[in-house]
Amino acid sequence: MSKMLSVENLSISFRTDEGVITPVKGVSFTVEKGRTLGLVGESGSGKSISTKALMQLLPGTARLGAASRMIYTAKDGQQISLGNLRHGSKELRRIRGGEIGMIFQEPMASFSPVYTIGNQMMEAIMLHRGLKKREARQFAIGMLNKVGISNAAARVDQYPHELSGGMRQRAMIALTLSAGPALLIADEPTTALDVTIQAQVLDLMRDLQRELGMGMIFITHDLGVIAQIADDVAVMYLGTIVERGPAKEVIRNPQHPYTQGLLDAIPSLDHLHDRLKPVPGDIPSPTARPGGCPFHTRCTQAIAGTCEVHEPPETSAIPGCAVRCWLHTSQGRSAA
Ligand SMILES: Nc1ncnc2c1ncn2[C@@H]1O[C@H](COP(=O)(O)OP(=O)(O)OP(=O)(O)O)[C@@H](O)[C@H]1O
Repeated sequence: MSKMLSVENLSISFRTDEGVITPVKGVSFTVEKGRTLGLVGESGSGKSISTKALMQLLPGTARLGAASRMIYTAKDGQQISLGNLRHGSKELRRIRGGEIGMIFQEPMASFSPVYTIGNQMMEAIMLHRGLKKREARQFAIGMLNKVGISNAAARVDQYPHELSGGMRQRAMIALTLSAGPALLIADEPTTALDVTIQAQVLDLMRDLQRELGMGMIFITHDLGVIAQIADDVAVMYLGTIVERGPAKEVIRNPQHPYTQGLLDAIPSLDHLHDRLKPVPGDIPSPTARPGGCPFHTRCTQAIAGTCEVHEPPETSAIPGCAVRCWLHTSQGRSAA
């Protein structure tokens, strides 16, 4: 396996009226070529801003910590430090779309309402694939076909608002893939869709990712979705990765009480009518980040005198997996 993205020690702070907050603190993860990393956690855990940082899409009030490193290996093998790219530079424009594509929950965030779908796709195709207008149009139609849009030759001349929600999401996937990215970031792309369409779009994304050999970061709050689409998973809580490893292993044998809570929140097929058991309590605000382990305020297994005082180190008991929890250290076990 070859590493296409390596994020090390990423911290993100914002200047706000209440002072400086740091909603992402020391996050590290890698994405392998041809594999999908699922980034999972409740709303506010810092999933979106961690990936927006890669594309320099954070607002001007944001600052990256001095030790943050985001190294991307481009298609030609060149290693690019994403944090050093200048705003408005030619290189950043090339990276956005042509190397790293992004799909959002709301397709209208990517589409302009005033141009046809075809025009927008053709622009990306001409810029990133160097095709002429006529070829670009054919390519766009082929891409719409690929994502399962029927009658693509007519749809290509429609405006985004003329498509249904599920169709628009497929068209956005086609638009993003038109630029030929090697790495795709999908930020809750199916959350706004109804359940049947959600499953179809997930299947489509998994098939396209495999067929095109792309790396993918898939952001979701739902571990059930991770089980369907991800090879690897990183579980985020209040700006920190609390557990990571191969998705199958983490789901089969979760080590962190937060991951266990997220898994308990998924209704099993045999018990679809049971009440969901969400992780009790609310995620604290980054302005009031608890000391020690950030999860200790909601953890039913917290060790008094340890978890609220000291931040746990990352340890690994299962090959390829890592967890940040005092329960998995000899020090924590003897204090329990
Ligand atoms: N522009 C901003 N200014 C100040 N703080 C911000 C800004 N954007 C995000 N944050 C802070 O970062 C936290 C994490 O935001 P982020 O959007 O990454 O969460 P998330 O895990 O993706 O949640 P969701 O699933 O709701 O998108 C927010 O709760 C907020 O405190």
